[in-house]
Amino acid sequence: MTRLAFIGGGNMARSLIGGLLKTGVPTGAIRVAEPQAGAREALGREFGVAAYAENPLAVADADVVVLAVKPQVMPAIRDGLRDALQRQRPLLISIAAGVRLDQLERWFGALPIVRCMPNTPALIGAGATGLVANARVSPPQRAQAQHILDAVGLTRWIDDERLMDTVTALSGSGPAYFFALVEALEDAAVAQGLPRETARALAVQTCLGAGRMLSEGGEAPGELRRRVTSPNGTTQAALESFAADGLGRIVARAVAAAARRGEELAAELDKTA
Ligand SMILES: NC(=O)C1=CN([C@@H]2O[C@H](COP(=O)(O)OP(=O)(O)OC[C@H]3O[C@@H](n4cnc5c(N)ncnc54)[C@H](O)[C@@H]3O)[C@@H](O)[C@H]2O)C=CC1
Ligand SMILES: O=C(O)[C@@H]1CCC=N1
Repeated sequence: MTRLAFIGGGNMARSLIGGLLKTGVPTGAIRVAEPQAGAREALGREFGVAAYAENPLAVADADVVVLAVKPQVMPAIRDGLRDALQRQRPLLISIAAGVRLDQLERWFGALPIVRCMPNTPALIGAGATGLVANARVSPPQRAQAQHILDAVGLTRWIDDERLMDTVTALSGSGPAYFFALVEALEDAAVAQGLPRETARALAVQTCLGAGRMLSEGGEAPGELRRRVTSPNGTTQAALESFAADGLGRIVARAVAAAARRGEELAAELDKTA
């Protein structure tokens, strides 16, 4: 049994823990370090996992340690964790946006480290994760990291670490883009007079249906789009409006802003290191 420790028991740790438990990982295999008493209590109540106030207590005996704190919290945890990690020498997995492998090595010492970027749909087993490993990660540890993230969705190894900020901007933040689009669709339909409950139900089911066609049908997004778009019909009118407003440019700028923010997060941490 692989023993897992999570440092930080917030949104993402909960998504990963929930997904892992659904795949049959026993509750006894997971420990979480979380400073907030209310959050610790909720972790025990909802997932049945052991939660500790002190980070080193969660790390004792762990084969894999997942750093699931905000990037800005890294400076606060590194001194307290370094010795415990060096004693235990687990596989270290970081999910923090922006934080680079060389920074993690500098803070926590020479360890096998996988930097990855999952997303919140991991909670329902529909996550998407990009991973990159440092040179100390052995082939079995690489498989171990992939196994953990495979348990909560799709995984892809990324060869060039610089592209992890792109992965973050695409699939890490991506669920929020689709949620925002559903919110906007719902509001637009309500503005035209549809009851909100009906608007939300139709928008959500449309998102689900489109997502399932994309993932299950094997057809390219462009082909699926063309099949909805009758010549001179309603969809064409909407897509022409999107194009006139520069949808492609709007999305490209947003993804660039997210990737840039990832780089900035790392640079801000370099200043505090
Ligand atoms: N939310 C998302 O969709 C995604 C987030 N991430 C990354 O995951 C990481 C965590 O993000 P969230 O779960 O959204 O944040 P969160 O704020 O929900 O969770 C972080 C947890 O860390 C705890 N914490 C604070 N100080 C601590 C300390 N000194 N020691 C141990 N735990 C401490 C907090 O109490 C909190 O429960 C971030 O680095 C983020 O970049 C990655 C992929 C997706
Ligand atoms: O917004 C963030 O910084 C994190 C990383 C990806 C999703 N949430």
